[in-house]
Amino acid sequence: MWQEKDNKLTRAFTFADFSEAFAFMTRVALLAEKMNHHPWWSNVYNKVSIELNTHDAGNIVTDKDRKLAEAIDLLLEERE
Ligand SMILES: C[C@H](O)[C@H](O)[C@H]1CNC2=NC(N)=NC(=O)C2=N1
Repeated sequence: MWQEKDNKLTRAFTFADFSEAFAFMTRVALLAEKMNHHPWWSNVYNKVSIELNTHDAGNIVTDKDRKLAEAIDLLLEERE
């Protein structure tokens, strides 16, 4: 689940393998473009960590972050 800490909304994801992780990142990338809101993230093999905040608002968590987090969760639900 998402955690809000230090002005960031964060969540870590674990997938079966790198292909699954990267497929997820591709879908998030398209979503981020559509929403014009972009994650900080890192990936190694099957793990993806995402941190969201809004630099335009002074690096705090805003509605844009909450909306993107929600949309990312929906992406995952669609796949299950
Ligand atoms: C100009 C453009 O709308 C801004 O730079 C957007 C793009 N994506 C963004 N993404 C994030 N995470 N924070 C922002 O403040 C932000 N600003």
